[in-house]
Amino acid sequence: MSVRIAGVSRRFSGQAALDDVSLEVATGEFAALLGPSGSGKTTLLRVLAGLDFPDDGRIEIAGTDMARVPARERQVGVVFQHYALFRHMSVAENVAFGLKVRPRARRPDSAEINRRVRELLELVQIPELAARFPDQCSGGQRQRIALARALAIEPRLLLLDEPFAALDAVVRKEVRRWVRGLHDRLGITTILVTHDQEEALELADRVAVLERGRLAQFAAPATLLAEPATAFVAGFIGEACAIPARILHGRLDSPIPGLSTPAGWHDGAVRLFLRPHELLAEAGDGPALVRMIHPSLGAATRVVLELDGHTLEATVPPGAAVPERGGRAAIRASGAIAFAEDGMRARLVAGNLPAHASAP
Ligand SMILES: Nc1ncnc2c1ncn2[C@@H]1O[C@H](COP(=O)(O)OP(=O)(O)OP(=O)(O)O)[C@@H](O)[C@H]1O
Repeated sequence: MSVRIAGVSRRFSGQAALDDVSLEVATGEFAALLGPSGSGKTTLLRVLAGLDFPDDGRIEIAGTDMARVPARERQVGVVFQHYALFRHMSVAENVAFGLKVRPRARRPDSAEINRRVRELLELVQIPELAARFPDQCSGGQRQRIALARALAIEPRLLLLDEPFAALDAVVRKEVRRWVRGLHDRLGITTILVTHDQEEALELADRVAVLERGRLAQFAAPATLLAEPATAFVAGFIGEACAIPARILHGRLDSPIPGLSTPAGWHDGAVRLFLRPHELLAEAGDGPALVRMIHPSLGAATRVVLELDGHTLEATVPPGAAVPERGGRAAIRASGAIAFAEDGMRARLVAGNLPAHASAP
């Protein structure tokens, strides 16, 4: 079932939590809403669920305007960060809840509800927990119970609000992969809210990046990484470090050597965004001070550098001399994304070849 968000704004005390947000999620798609704290992710999810209403704009689910459709009639399953399970109800009763509170005409009989609960607990692989209470279950198990409960109403749309946040790192990875697998099997359109970019990039078909209530970009993970639409996205996604530079007399003047000049750019300030693998460091008499060395199992070592007051993450390529902590390092860039003040963007490559420039 498709979701269309068209020009949606939501203000609290005159402040925009959502500012003219438009995006469409296709039937069966797994989308993520990603952004820093306060960027409007939860507000957008609540508006979709019918727990809040936009001041402007329109929400359509499966082509129907939701303006007058209350939450319980939207057929939307929601899982929140803290599961919101009923502590005084058994696991089976929790899962049955959404079916039991249906209006009489649409409520299945109790044998059918029991059958569905068993089926759902099988689906989320915890049939043995039916008689337990939530307090007797682990975090990962409670997460599965919350999902089973959300799925019980046969949602056409599944909304997940930081559902993995309360789990420890190892369980979180396992449960989120399992959720993606479940999505692929059931094919339910899913929207996940997260502030964890690794989670969003790993799980979602497309990621909507929100910045202070505005949609910065909605694209596939690979596109966000390769072609960030704005300097905010470039800095937010993919561990990039930002460093100021300029175009002077038609040439790139950068504290980090090795980069091409973007073709056709006017003189003026630019910002360079470099990912750790694009900044290469080596022990030597260079401009950077080595602040930290990450222990590494692979061939390349990661180091944290300080350059002109900026903190940068760099890679020591295999075979190069690893600098010492507190020592100096020589640096060069093998690639970067540049943004000019007028929004022009270019991917810079190593060397002095002119790079392809593009409008934002
Ligand atoms: N009920 C409310 N009353 C007043 N302000 C609100 C309300 N709900 C949200 N806000 C404000 O709207 C903005 C967006 O909040 P929202 O919870 O959507 O952000 P978020 O991206 O989900 O953040 P987080 O990652 O911290 O949960 C914030 O500035 C928040 O303070």
